[in-house]
Amino acid sequence: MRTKGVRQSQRTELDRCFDICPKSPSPPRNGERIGRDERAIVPMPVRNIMACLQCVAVVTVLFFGEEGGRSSMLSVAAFSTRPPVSKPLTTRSSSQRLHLHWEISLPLVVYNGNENSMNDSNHDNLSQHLCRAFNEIVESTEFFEVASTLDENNVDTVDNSSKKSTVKKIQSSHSHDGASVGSCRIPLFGSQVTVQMQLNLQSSGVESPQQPRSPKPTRTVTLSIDNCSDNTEISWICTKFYESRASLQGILDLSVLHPFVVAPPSFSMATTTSKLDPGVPAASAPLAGSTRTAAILKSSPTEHDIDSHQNSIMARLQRHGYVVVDAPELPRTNLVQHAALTDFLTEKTGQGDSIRTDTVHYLTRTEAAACGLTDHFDVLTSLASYLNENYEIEESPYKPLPPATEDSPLTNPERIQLAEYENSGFYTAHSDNPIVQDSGGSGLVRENFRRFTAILYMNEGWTKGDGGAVRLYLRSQALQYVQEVYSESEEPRWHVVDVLPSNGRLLLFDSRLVHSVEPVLSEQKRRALTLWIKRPIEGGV
Ligand SMILES: O=C(O)CCC(=O)C(=O)O
Ligand SMILES: [Fe+2]
Repeated sequence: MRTKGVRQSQRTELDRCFDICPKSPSPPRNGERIGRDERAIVPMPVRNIMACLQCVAVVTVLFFGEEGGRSSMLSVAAFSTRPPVSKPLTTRSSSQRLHLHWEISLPLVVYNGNENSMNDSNHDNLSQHLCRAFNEIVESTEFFEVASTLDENNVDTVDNSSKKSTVKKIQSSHSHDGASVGSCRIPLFGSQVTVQMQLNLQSSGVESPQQPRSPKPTRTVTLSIDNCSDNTEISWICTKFYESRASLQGILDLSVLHPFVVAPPSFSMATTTSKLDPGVPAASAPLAGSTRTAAILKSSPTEHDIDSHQNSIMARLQRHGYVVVDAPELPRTNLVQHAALTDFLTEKTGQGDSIRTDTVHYLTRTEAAACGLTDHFDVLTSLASYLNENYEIEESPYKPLPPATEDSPLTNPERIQLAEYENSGFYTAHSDNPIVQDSGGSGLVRENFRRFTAILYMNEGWTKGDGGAVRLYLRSQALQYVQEVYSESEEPRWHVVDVLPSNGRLLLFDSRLVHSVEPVLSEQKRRALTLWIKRPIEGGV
């Protein structure tokens, strides 16, 4: 059976960027070190978000086996403006993963015209300030996770995804006289992705009769990101730091991160709102993508970025089994809409308060429209057609399921679930499409036809302290007894990611993935709209 809309050997925009390039003909600017193996990086066109890597940041691309054990450095990849000068890297098996090292120097805010005049005790102060600010950023950014204790120059990362704990040492390029002031992990992009901030003391070069050594060493701060697999992940992390720059105010100037920050999408709503999908009936999910949803998922300022953004969203969904989309164009819910919904929330689910405590209602499009939520409904129901066209089957650690085939494209049910959790509310770990005994008792089957779960959250100003995160247990698709995720063992077996139910956030995940709603700590009610995208055509929710 041929898979519909599935491009078998598409070469991604990212692949095109990472063409192997031999040593640059011209030396690196200002004699700066570029990459760990000192080979050069050729800049991309300015329109590319990573264009200014050549100025301040360094990138090294390493290829590791998925296990990380056979870590052989095969090449340094280049962002190239020129036609590839040697064979491009077009194929990457799923057992290979790009491990990017990226670092940038962050300028210290200068006082009295000369930050060097600070004495040694100020240096300790600075280190403490940086430490505190870094922790504040990690604490306030839900996707950042405190790394295990650091020694001065190494970051220990513990991989929870397997029983065996692995410790990876990341050698800092300033290890001789730098001290880490903070480190965190970004489980969103994989258990090995780390960010480190380091305060370095550097003497001002070699002493010579013409240039006597300055009595005071220069302080520099570097931010380094390790083990990302593409430049959009790096940009995303930079964006999160940039958004938290208030924590570093007066200490570091984060404006140097600005060129790497993911710009808000700039497509024109005028050209897209008029083409809104009129809702997708279950029996006829169109194979042509919805213009609006496609625009949201692809949104980015330039053609190049549209491609890589799209790839990264679909690639993340494939690679991790889930993706979070925080596009400003996604509809948020206001108080008037919330008030209109309240009347609908009368039903319990019948699953019992020990499993879930939410109140639900399954909204039709007409009901959604009556509450001013047509946009919400249409964004969710447009996803099926986008996935039909853009989700690609790729080898993955768990058995892949085609999302759509010619015979059975992804479809939508007629209704979407509105769910409300009050303070203390929760939903224990479950799969939306669990493995069950088939009716004849002769084997194991999936309970239903849910393929992807799409959730649009509706909660303004929600923070970590409000609880109620949806907890995703990564790579749990094949788990038969979902409660096993709670079983205690010395090493946590599952790598988990918590996603906050923030207003306007879209979460899309493989319905087989085990997940839970963690207890709500807020007095504010936690609401969400959930759609189960199905394969094949199926009635009901
Ligand atoms: O609201 C959420 O974040 C998840 C809800 C859920 O898992 C469900 O209703 O099946
Ligand atoms: Fe669920």
